[in-house]
Amino acid sequence: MIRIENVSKSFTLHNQGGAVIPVMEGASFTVAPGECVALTGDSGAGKSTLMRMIHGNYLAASGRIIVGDTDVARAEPREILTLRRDTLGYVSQFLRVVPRVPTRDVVAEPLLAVGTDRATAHARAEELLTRLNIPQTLWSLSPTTFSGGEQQRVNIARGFAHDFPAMLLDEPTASLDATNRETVLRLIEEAKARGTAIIGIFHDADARARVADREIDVSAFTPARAA
Ligand SMILES: Nc1ncnc2c1ncn2[C@@H]1O[C@H](COP(=O)(O)OP(=O)(O)OP(=O)(O)O)[C@@H](O)[C@H]1O
Repeated sequence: MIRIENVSKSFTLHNQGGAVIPVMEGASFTVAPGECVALTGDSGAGKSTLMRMIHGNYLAASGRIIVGDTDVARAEPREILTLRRDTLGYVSQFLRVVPRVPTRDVVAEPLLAVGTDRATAHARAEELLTRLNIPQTLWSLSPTTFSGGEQQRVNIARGFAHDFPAMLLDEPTASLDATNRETVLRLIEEAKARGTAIIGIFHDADARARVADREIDVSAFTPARAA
C-alpha cells in the first residue's frame, strides 16, 4: 500500500549562505495493508521529515513514494489533495481549528468530503466523540476554546472518521490519560483489522510494542556526516 524507494532529502538553508544539509539517503521500505510500521531513531534522525515527505508537505530530492497508485514525490498539488481526501489520512499532534465550525462538523468533515451522506457522517462523528470522552454538551461548540487534551481528542476523532486505506500517525497517544490512550490504541487496531496500512511515530514504547508490527530505524537512512 505504501512503498518508499531510495528516497533522499536535503535542506537548503537560504538564510545561512545557501548551505545544503543532507538529512536522508536511500530510504526504502514498504507497508502492507493491515500493517503498522513504527519509525524510530534518535531525535533529529529524520522521522518527521520522512512523514512530511509521505504526506507531500516536503518534496523528496529523489526516489519514489508510492501511496496507493500515486507517486507523492512526483504528484501535482491537485493529485496530493485528492490522495489526502480519499486515501491517506494524517493524525498530526495538534488540531488545526477553523473558527466557528462546531466540533461535530469538524469530525464529520472528512466523511462529507468523500461523499458520505450527512446523517451517516454525523452518526460516525458522534460515535467517535463518545468513545473519546468528549461530552455531548461540547459537540455543537467550536473546539477553538477547548483544552489542549480535548482538542487532541477531537483531532483523533477527525483523523479516524473516514476509513483511509493508509494513515500517518504522529504521536497519537502523547499526553492522553490511560482511558483515552486505550481508546486510541483500539482505534489503531480496528483500522489495521480493516486493512489500513499505517506509519507512525510513537515515543510511548508500550503503545509502539502493542500496535506496531515492525520498527524502521530511520538513522539507517541518515547520510554519513562529513568529518
Ligand atoms: N525545515 C527544515 N529546514 C532545515 N532543516 C530541517 C528542517 N526540518 C528538519 N530539518 C533537519 O532535518 C533533520 C531531521 O529532523 P526531523 O525533525 O525529521 O527529526 P526527528 O527524527 O523527527 O526528530 P524528533 O524525534 O526530535 O522529532 C534534523 O537535523 C533537522 O534539523
